[in-house]
Amino acid sequence: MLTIDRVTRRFGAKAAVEDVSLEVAPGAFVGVIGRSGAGKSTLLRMINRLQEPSEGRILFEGRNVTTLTGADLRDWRQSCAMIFQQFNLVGRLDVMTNVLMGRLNHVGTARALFKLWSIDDRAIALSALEQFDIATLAAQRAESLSGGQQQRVAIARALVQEPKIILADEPIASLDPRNTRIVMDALQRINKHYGITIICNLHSLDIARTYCDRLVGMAQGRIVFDGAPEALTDDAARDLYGIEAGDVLDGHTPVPAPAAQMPSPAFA
Ligand SMILES: Nc1ncnc2c1ncn2[C@@H]1O[C@H](COP(=O)(O)OP(=O)(O)OP(=O)(O)O)[C@@H](O)[C@H]1O
Repeated sequence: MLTIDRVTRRFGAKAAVEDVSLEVAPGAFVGVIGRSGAGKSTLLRMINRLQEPSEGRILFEGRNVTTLTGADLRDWRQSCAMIFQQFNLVGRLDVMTNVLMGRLNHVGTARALFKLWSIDDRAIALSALEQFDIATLAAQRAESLSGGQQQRVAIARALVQEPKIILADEPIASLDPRNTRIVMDALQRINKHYGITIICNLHSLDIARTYCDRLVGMAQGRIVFDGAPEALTDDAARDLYGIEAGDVLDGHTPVPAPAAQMPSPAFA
């Protein structure tokens, strides 16, 4: 269980996140929604300590992760992998090496520096790439891939970390509708297949409703909705998105149903 306990983050006088409390059960797929500036990224970044809370605590399985330092903090960051809007791959390195970076904590920096990846690590990385249909790209430079392919590499890298939680910060914001679906399907598959908890910031309400089993709505740093997607009425969504409601509610393109197939059990 991940517990966010009365967490506030201020930047100067302004609270980006204010007195937020949240419990996330193992295996949940939570969509954090809300208009731009609502505090979604700050909330996610505090969970893996890319931002420090000004007040409050974050606990995972009863352990306070807000006070971790050194090796303990590295271990925590390994257990909660982060996926970013801009993929954060090393563009000039090949896809395989980018995915192997997710094994860093398992193999140690010295071995990684000299590219002394074990056969097992390589097999795990290749299996992750296979799951997302990009194994044939393993030898290509990451920067030569399309946005959707790069995000799948980033998801593969997150998966080989063997995390308990994946924090995805607007993972589809720079993708076209087809790649949006491919990337969300990939996240859904690892959630269902491995039981990895996913907390995903999403601007698109349609996508959030389609893929998440729980929605957390934020406005001005506070949680203003927390429930099943079906419980979020269009009126409540209008309140949540304010002047951006037209973008997410009117004239939207319906999202196709997620792909149902499960991945091959190659990665264990
Ligand atoms: N490092 C920072 N320094 C100063 N203000 C910040 C910083 N990071 C975030 N903020 C402010 O905190 C508020 C919440 O930002 P945050 O990025 O968390 O919102 P968001 O809901 O993720 O928005 P978006 O969808 O546009 O990324 C905004 O007003 C933002 O300007």
